Amino acid sequence: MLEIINARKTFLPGTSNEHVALDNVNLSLAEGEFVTVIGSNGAGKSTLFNAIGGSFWLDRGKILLQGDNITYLAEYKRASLIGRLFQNPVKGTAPDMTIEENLALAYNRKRRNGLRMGVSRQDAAVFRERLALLEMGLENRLKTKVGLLSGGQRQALSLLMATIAKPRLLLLDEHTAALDPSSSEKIMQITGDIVSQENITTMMITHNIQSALKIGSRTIMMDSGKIILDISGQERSEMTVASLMELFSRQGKKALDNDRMLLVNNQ
Ligand SMILES: Nc1ncnc2c1ncn2[C@@H]1O[C@H](COP(=O)(O)OP(=O)(O)OP(=O)(O)O)[C@@H](O)[C@H]1O
Repeated sequence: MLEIINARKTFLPGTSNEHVALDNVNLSLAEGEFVTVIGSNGAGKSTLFNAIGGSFWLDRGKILLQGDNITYLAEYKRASLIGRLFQNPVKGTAPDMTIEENLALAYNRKRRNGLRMGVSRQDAAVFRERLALLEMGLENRLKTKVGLLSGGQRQALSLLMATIAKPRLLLLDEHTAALDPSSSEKIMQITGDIVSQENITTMMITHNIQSALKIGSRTIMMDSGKIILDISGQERSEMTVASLMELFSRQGKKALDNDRMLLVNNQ
């Protein structure tokens, strides 16, 4: 359903700071697949997401989403096909609008009456039902301004907004990294629940190797703009953090130079 073919992206070409951030990347995802993405700092993980999300165009290569060639589709048009979450919970929500207004914006994105004002009773009932699944009491706070919510609550709401009008693809870019450990665990659990209930094809960047191997069905590892490891099935279920790190140093011919990743695994 997602096909990335020979994708290449060079930043600052022709300068002394020229950097190949995506180096002939090929990736094929099946419908409903949940892929975790790991790799050291500067490996090209966010660049891959930015390429899929349309923050820039590739120098070379193609991106197909459910058979549609989106390689040169404008970013705002891709936004209605691709749900995206970032590390900062503030990014996905409008603080001066209420919970129900935020959800209405996301819910109506795909409908013809896109920017209709106000929230119908019918929609509010849907929102209440979805919010209840988060088990954060937000279903009773539809009129609360989002700016008043905690980081974890806000990220849970962002997740709901990104998935409520079922996207073709969900991109999660370290979406729990800025949260405290218990909120992070909660958001990770909600992510797994929503993704499997709605069968949403998902890619998730994480620096936590343990959760990378636990959540989802496949793990890819990037290094220097390339995918250097792609594991699923039995190979993945038998993989430990230690063996993955060893594989990384063998594949990348260097030790894992990622402080955050090491920190997470020392916990
Ligand atoms: N807009 C840009 N202009 C110039 N260089 C960039 C730009 N975006 C990314 N890069 C460079 O491309 C490389 C890959 O960056 P990217 O953000 O994709 O890494 P990452 O794997 O997401 O790393 P991290 O885990 O640290 O977030 C880095 O060397 C980065 O400095």
